[in-house]
Amino acid sequence: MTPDETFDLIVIGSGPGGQKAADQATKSGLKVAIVERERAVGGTCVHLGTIPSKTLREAALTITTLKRNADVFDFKLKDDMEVSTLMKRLDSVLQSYTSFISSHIGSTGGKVFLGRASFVDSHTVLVTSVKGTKTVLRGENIVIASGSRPRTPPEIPVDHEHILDSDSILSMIYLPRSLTVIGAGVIASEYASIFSLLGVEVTMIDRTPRPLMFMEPELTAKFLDNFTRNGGNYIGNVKATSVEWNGMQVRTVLDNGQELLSDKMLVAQGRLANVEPLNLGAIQLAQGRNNVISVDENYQTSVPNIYAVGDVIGPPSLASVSMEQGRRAVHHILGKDSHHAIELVPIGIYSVPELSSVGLSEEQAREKYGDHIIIGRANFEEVARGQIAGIQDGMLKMIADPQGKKLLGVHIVAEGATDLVHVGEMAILNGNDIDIFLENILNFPTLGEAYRIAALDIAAKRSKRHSKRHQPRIQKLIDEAELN
Ligand SMILES: Cc1cc2nc3c(=O)[nH]c(=O)nc-3n(C[C@H](O)[C@H](O)[C@H](O)COP(=O)(O)OP(=O)(O)OC[C@H]3O[C@@H](n4cnc5c(N)ncnc54)[C@H](O)[C@@H]3O)c2cc1C
Ligand SMILES: NC(=O)c1ccc[n+]([C@@H]2O[C@H](COP(=O)([O-])OP(=O)(O)OC[C@H]3O[C@@H](n4cnc5c(N)ncnc54)[C@H](O)[C@@H]3O)[C@@H](O)[C@H]2O)c1
Repeated sequence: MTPDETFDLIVIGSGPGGQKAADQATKSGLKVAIVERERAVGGTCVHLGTIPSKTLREAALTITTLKRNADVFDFKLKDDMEVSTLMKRLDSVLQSYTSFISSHIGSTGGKVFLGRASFVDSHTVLVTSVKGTKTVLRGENIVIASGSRPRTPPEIPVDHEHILDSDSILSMIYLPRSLTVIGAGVIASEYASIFSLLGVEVTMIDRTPRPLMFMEPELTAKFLDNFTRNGGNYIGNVKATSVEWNGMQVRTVLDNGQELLSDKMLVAQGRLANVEPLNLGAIQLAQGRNNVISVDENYQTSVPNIYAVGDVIGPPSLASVSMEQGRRAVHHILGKDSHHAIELVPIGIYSVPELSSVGLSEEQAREKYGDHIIIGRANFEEVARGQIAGIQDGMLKMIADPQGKKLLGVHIVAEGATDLVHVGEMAILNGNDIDIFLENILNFPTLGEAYRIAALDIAAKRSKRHSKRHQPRIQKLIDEAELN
């Protein structure tokens, strides 16, 4: 096939992975084409995932603050609340985000082709627009960043009207009175807690005993307490045996015989890589479990001039990680060293309250360092800023090695956790001792003070364990904390 245009790099998909790959390449002087099958650039992150869900979350939190201060504001939520009213800010957020991305791509010299990409051979991509127009592009190198979509289990008849997935949940016109959420992973827990905060009667079910199984149990226990306090209900260790819209409600039968009736259902049982339309058979690209594209540490596929990044290569399936993978793939194409492997990936879950983790979990730390690791905790009731902000049940858990020195992991549950975790991330990356939080000044009042309190807890435990007094300044802090 004769190409219509030739590029140094073709990027398939304009989500976080594709954008950053294109950005890095144009900055380095490459001629870049970006192919996107939707009407606008941005990907799942902007249109169906991160940005919309966080916008609804922000609205839910604002409403909660107003409700809590109802005597001041004389506030009551409307009975037939339209979801679009709650999402009012979304249009403007999306518009400014999308136009920023488009103008950025344009200003850096990238050329956007709207249409579906499929491989003809390892250097040739056919782009088919919605109207059927075909354009043939040739690329020296190609980055696949085609993302993922919700997995629809065959036994659940997702109709996007009553039984919805994360792509369609925000197209509901009215807030339902009740919602069954199938799955208790990241998407499920975020939406379940947001909707229950908005007054929807939410039941979340999963085959696992607790939600968010990969997070610290202490964090998820606090998440569950909060969810239940807001009226949510969690049923663990179950599977749905049948789901149907009975004309009035969604009827779910569980394998323990329980029957659930709700106005709507959200199905969030994982995601699948977007690979089918790419015609990968034409280039014999190696694929792994669940069809994800297999790559090496440089994001290079089994075909040397083709790279893949983001959700299409499988977990952790995060916007944050996809962006970094996009940059690194292009670095490799350019023959630049990426300096070091991605060592640490923070996890931020925007449920209510937020959960965030970085580094080793308690279980992983015990496996690696034995049972004598030292754990420090700070409850946000002890933190002045936590009290001021009315943060209930917040906690920061810090894990140190058996000497009580090396910081191994930080786990936080509280509003603001997803930002706060970065302090711990930097300390771990720099190989800092936990004493760094004791020997330096932190702003007051801030939630960051929780680091100091947890570090103090570790310092006190290690001084007991080693029956040894610390250097005077730290010992004074420990003694003062114990007196309190
Ligand atoms: C509800 C929800 C909330 C989330 N919240 C967060 C969060 O808070 N933080 C976080 O880090 N991550 C979050 N994520 C995950 C995050 O959205 C993804 O990890 C990220 O979008 C993946 O980026 P990507 O570039 O790999 O793919 P995507 O963003 O999925 O973009 C892929 C793009 O490729 C296009 N495409 C696919 N096939 C073709 C083709 N053949 N031709 C042309 N174009 C094609 C698609 O239309 C799409 O625009 C969330 C996801 C969801 C669903
Ligand atoms: N804040 C964030 O970073 C964020 C937010 C949303 C999504 N994401 C990304 O999107 C990806 C997908 O999220 P997700 O929530 O769809 O997937 P997930 O893998 O996090 O959760 C899927 C859940 O479904 C459950 N499940 C699967 N089959 C089941 C069955 N038959 N019966 C009952 N339960 C069943 C699993 O036990 C699991 O708890 C995640 O990997 C995540 O990285 C990230």
